[in-house]
Amino acid sequence: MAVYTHLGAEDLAALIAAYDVGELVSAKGIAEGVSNSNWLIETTGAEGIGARFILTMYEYRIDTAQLPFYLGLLDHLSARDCPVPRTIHDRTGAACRTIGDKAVALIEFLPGVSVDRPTPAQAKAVGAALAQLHGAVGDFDKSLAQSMGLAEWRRLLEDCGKEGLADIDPALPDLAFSELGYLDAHWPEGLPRDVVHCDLFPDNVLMLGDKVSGLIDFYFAAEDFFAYDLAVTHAAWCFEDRGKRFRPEISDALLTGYASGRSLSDAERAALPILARGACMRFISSRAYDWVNTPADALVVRKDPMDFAARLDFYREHGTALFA
Ligand SMILES: Nc1ncnc2c1ncn2[C@@H]1O[C@H](COP(=O)(O)OP(=O)(O)O)[C@@H](O)[C@H]1O
Ligand SMILES: N[C@@H](CCOP(=O)(O)O)C(=O)O
Repeated sequence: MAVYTHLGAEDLAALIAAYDVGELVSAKGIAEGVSNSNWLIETTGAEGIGARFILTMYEYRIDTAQLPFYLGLLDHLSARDCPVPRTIHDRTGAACRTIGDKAVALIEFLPGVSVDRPTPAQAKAVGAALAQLHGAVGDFDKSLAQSMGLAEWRRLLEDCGKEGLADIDPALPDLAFSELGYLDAHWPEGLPRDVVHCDLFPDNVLMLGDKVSGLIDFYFAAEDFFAYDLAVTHAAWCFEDRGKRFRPEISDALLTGYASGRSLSDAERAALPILARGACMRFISSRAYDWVNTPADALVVRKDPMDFAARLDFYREHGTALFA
């Protein structure tokens, strides 16, 4: 569920009137998503801009001071033919507005659905789309430091406390802190980097058949290694049964798709095993933090950190051979 705020018809009509998109016809809350409230907006339409839009209200976790970065990144990538929705600007040229004390943005609607169990052809297309993104960010004129790196993973886990982690799973405290120690000591340096997505899970990719029609939810985008972004995508796409079963055919297809658009250097390839372990820790730490800090009866469904502990086990055992 992700409509945290009620918006009245008058608020919506007044908002839409600030844009050159026609008149408001309908607004439906979108159930998917976690961080923001989203509505599918229909209007009478306008030349060159269509009649369907996503209205996002930024609720929490997103630093609205960074909206020019996130929304500018959408515009930059879509102008370079990446399957990324552009931001609709209002009549004054502004990319976002406010309703009450909350920031909102109107985003181009892209068709497609998120797949639950990707096929190799779909994974290959996602790998190629990721490489396309990596090739298109070079001349983006804004940057944002990575705030979800190793230091933040440690902070989130320490905030949970060993007892909080043990309540999730008795093995979690030792596993998490020993892995953090390993990553601190071995994290690579000097790999090619730029602004990358950092959260390209299946629910953030819209597909029409085997074709990627939309890459969405750039709100964790930040400057980091290209190979780390590939590792996040690998960890998110190549497993089933809650991380317990690796899907080699999806891994092969994802890596082949990526290689069709961007070649990995030897150093990047050698770093993939540790970057994949880091990707697992990134989602173990944020999910554990949310698990400990979200009431069990909250509207948002908590995501299980142990799904990524299972993936971490896999990468520890097979990562070196897998990416060789
Ligand atoms: N540009 C878009 N085009 C079509 N659907 C979208 C678009 N942006 C978001 N959505 C829909 O809204 C849902 C939630 O959006 P998302 O940005 O992932 O929210 P959250 O950040 O809260 O996870 C997506 O799963 C998708 O169904
Ligand atoms: N993909 C992350 C959660 C981030 O939420 P999102 O809905 O904004 O993608 C996870 O699975 O833990």
